[in-house]
Amino acid sequence: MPLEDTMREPSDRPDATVLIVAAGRGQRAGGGMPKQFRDLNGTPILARAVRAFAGRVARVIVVVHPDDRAQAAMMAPGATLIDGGATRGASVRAGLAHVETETVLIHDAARPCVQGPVIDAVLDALTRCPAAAPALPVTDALWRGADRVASVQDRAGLWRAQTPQGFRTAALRAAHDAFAGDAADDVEVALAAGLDVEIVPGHEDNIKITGPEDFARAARILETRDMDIRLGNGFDVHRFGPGDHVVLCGVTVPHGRGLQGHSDADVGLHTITDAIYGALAEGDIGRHFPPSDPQWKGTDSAVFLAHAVTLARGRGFTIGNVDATLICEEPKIGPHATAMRTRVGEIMDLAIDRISVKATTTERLGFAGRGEGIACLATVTLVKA
Ligand SMILES: Nc1ccn([C@@H]2O[C@H](COP(=O)(O)OP(=O)(O)OP(=O)(O)O)[C@@H](O)[C@H]2O)c(=O)n1
Ligand SMILES: C[C@](O)(CO)[C@H](O)COP(=O)(O)O
Repeated sequence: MPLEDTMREPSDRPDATVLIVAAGRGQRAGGGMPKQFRDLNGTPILARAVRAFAGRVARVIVVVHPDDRAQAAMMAPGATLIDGGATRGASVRAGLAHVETETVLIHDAARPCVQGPVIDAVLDALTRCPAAAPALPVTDALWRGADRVASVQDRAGLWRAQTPQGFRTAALRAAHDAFAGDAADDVEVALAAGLDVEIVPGHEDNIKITGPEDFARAARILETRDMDIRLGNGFDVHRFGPGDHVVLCGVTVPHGRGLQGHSDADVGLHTITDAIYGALAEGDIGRHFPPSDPQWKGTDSAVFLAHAVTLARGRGFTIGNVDATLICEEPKIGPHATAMRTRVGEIMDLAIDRISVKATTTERLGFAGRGEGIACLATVTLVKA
């Protein structure tokens, strides 16, 4: 192989189209609808297969049964839909007629757990070979027989084939034109035409959903992959002014001075609210409740926190925990900390053992140390499983 071929960057890859074959009936899987339209941990199988190629190919073509066009269009927005045929091979040929790029990947919609490294390995191999496909070596012993073992089969050199299988488009088209009969996959068609097919590493997670038991296997594979854990931090300061109390973390604390602000100036709740917005990449409290808007004057800051919590839960997150640190010399927070955790828990509908409210002084240094105001720091975790 010429050295320059081994040094090609991803940007050297020729434009590729992925042809996702989704016109099967899924008879072995059962379940009352073609398997590619069933839900897997909240996302349809076809949608997962399509998304795996985002950013890696120039165009997506989905080959569907004519009865399934409407469902497929919802699950594959932006893809070109083509009517398939009675066999997988016929569906591939129908799709191939619409491919305009130099290379094409053929992928089973029924393989929703495929990931970038397998796709990239196929695309990279196509820069040096007319065809490439992912596979895993057979590691179990192999036998022949029915209900009794008749003989053993040497496993050396045997592979378990996966998709996406990649080809130079013109070569695959010619191979299909010349092929008579029904092939299990496109590598079989390519081999019959004498094409050189490179084997690249497949992945154990890249299973094909074939029988009913495969849905649970795929769900387990995706469970940890889909987990979304977010951290958000918040920081806020309010200065002291005239008054006889402060409101901190939803609790009124008698004090010789009050905190100034457009709302009730609850620096604790503002900070926790900002931490949630931060974890959601939703800006800060001022974006959702502008201080210039008179309707928020004097508002109980519980309104702001409840808004952030609703936003987070609406996006499917649960709140893992809250850790807030109030920074001031006075008032003393310790005697009120439990009441503050209880109130924050009420507003957030969260167990008190997930809420920490603590305090520190700054050893009389800085604005907090001089008693000019109160600051707060907070961290929250959001979890979507
Ligand atoms: N006429 C067909 C048959 C199959 N496929 C697609 O080829 C892939 C692999 O095929 P398979 O797992 O055999 O799917 P089905 O044909 O749907 O399954 P069954 O044989 O159990 O009916 C699937 O994504 C399937 O939708 C296709 O596009 N057109
Ligand atoms: C193409 C394929 O996914 C390679 O493993 C497979 O051959 C297609 O499915 P089938 O179950 O063999 O019909």
